[in-house]
Amino acid sequence: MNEIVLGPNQYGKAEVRVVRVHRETEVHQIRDLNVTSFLRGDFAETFLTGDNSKVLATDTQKNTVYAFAKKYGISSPEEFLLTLGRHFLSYPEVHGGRWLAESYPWERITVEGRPHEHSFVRSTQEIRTAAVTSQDGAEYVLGGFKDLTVLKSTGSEFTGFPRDEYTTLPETTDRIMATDISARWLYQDDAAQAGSVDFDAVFAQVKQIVLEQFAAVHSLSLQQTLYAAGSAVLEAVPQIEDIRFAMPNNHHYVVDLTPFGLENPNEVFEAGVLPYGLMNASVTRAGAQPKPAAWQWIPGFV
Ligand SMILES: O=c1[nH]c(=O)c2[nH]c(=O)[nH]c2[nH]1
Repeated sequence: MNEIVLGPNQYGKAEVRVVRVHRETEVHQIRDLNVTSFLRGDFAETFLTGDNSKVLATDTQKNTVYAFAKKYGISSPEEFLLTLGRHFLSYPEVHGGRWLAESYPWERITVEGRPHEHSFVRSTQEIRTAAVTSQDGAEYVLGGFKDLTVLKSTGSEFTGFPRDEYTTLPETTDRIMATDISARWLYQDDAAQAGSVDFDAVFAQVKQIVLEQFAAVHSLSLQQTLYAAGSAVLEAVPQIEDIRFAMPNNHHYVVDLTPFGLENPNEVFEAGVLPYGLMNASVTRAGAQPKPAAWQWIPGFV
C-alpha cells in the first residue's frame, strides 16, 4: 500500500458580499462585489493534525475584505483583489493564494431625464468577474464576465459535418444562434503589475468587441464565432495575452406546424433547455508561455 499524503490544498472564505459606497461628493458611486479569498502555503498541519497555529481564520479573511473596502476603497475588482492578495502574502506562512470577485453592475436611475445622485437600478444580466492568483512568486490577473446572453435570428448556419448511423441533425443555412458568453482573459504580467492597466476600460472594450463579433460574423459554427471574438480581442488589446471562453449553444428548434396546415419558415421556435452544446477554447498569442497556475480550479474554463 502506498503512503497516504495530503495533496494540493487551499482554504478561505467564499462569497463575501461587500457593497462600498463612495460618498466623497453628493454624487455617490457604488461597487457591489462578491469576494472569495483562498490562502495556500504552510497549512498542512491543520489538515494532518488539527494544529491551527498557522491558520489565518477564514473569519479574519472576511473581516479583511470589509476593512480594506473602507481603507482603500474599491476602484476596480482587479485592483481590490491585488491589494488584498499582496496583504495576505506578507504573512510568512502564506506562500500563495487565489482571490476572486464577481462584480454586479448598477446604473443610475433617470429622474426627469437626469441621472439620480444616489439611486440605482441593477443593470445588465452579465456579471463581471476578476481573479488574482499568486503562486511560486508570480502573480496572475484575470479579467472576465459571465452569462452575457446573446441571440441572432439569422446569419448563422451549420453544415458540412460528417454523418454516421446516429446522425439525425439536418444541415441548416439559416438558424437562430444563441449563447450565454463567459470569458476570462489573462493580462500580460508586466501590464498588470506595473499598474498601467485601466481594468474598467479594458472590461468595457472586451465586452463591446465580443458583442460586435457575435453580431457581425456570419457564423458557420459557434466555434468559429468564439475564435473570431477571441482573436479580435487580442488584436485590439495588447495588454491581454490569452482569452478563454465557455459558450453553450442555446438551441432553438423550428416547430413543425404542418399538422396545423401552417408553414414555418424560421418564424416559430421552441427554445431548447437541456441538453446543450458547449464550446470551450482558449485564444492565445503564439509563443506565449503557458501559465496553468492562472487558470487551475477556475470552474468552467479549460
Ligand atoms: O455551431 C455548432 N457547432 C457544433 O459543433 C454543433 N453540433 C450540433 O449538433 N450543432 C452545432 N452547432
